[in-house]
Amino acid sequence: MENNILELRNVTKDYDGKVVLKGIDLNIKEGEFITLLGPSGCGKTTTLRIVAGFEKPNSGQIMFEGKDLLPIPINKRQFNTIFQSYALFPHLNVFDNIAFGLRTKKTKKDILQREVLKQIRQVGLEGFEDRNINDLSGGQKQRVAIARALVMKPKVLLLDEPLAALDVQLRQHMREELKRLQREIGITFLMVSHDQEEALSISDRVVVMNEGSIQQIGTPEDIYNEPENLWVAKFIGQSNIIEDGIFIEDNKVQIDGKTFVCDDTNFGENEKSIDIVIRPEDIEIKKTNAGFFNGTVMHTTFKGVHWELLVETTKKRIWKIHTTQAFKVDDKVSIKWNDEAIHVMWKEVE
Ligand SMILES: Nc1ncnc2c1ncn2[C@@H]1O[C@H](COP(=O)(O)OP(=O)(O)OP(=O)(O)O)[C@@H](O)[C@H]1O
Repeated sequence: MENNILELRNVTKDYDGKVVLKGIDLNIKEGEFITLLGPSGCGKTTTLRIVAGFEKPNSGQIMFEGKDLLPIPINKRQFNTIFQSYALFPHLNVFDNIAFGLRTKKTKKDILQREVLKQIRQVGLEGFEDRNINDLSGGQKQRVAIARALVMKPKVLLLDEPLAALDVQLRQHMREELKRLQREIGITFLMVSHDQEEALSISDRVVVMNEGSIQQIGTPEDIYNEPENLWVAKFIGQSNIIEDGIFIEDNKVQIDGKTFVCDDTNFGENEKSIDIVIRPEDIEIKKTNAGFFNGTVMHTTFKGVHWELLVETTKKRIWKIHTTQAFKVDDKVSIKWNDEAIHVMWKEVE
């Protein structure tokens, strides 16, 4: 995964004067599974469609294997796209759907037969060759769509919310399948998703987008553990955001009059223009007086694997905490965290 297969440089797009991409810079490595993640309307599908060739950017450059991609027509780009709706041909059976692209390329019959059957095996659809598309489950249709794209041996597979039409359980299963397939065949996957759990569990790197701009690019762990700004911290997972903390000096912050050690540096001295983020699962609950702040449990919600508590401490600060221990409303507790649980970031300028 060394070479960049795709490079987007300052790509912009507007529709009728409305700016939807504000200058996207993104390098995608060969063999990487990368996901564009963001809320509805942030421009992720537009980015994918520009790479695919369905849309033209207003300005910017895209390089594919070091060469200018934009003059190359869609059918000459070595990409295939899987759409949310799969866009399968309802009048063709499974085999003929998968064979369609090879037939249009006038592939020899024996090669076509071999390649289609290989893909059918790869996605686990043996025995379904003659099945009508309308007689398949959602997950099976999804597999046909993947096989139909992979049989063309694309260098990059573009996936637009490929799992969104599936129910929750099947989606989780297909997520693992997709990841396995990508590892096995080793081609570059560029996916669009608005589902953070999906993006974080499947991708090598995640590109977090908001309002036409990239907010952060990183591994799922980076994005989750080291959000670069408050927007990312709020969008990914859940957070306690301390807006009135002070960055005293390198590795020292103050919250509600107490000083805490942290990993962060380079935010100046006695700086108040910062926010401190602490994730709910990074807070431990201790007996009264055994933690940093004493408090009272105000609210509990059972979330299946953990409990979510709201604990009020001194100065009426409310903390959201995830714990596997059960507590009752009005329980007296104390809260604590490790140094690395503290994440400092600059306040966003309006
Ligand atoms: N063909 C078009 N004409 C005009 N506006 C468009 C067109 N396509 C997209 N847009 C607008 O561009 C913005 C970005 O759309 P885009 O589909 O890229 O967002 P998205 O992040 O993929 O959202 P979603 O998850 O809802 O698909 C939206 O405000 C959308 O309304």
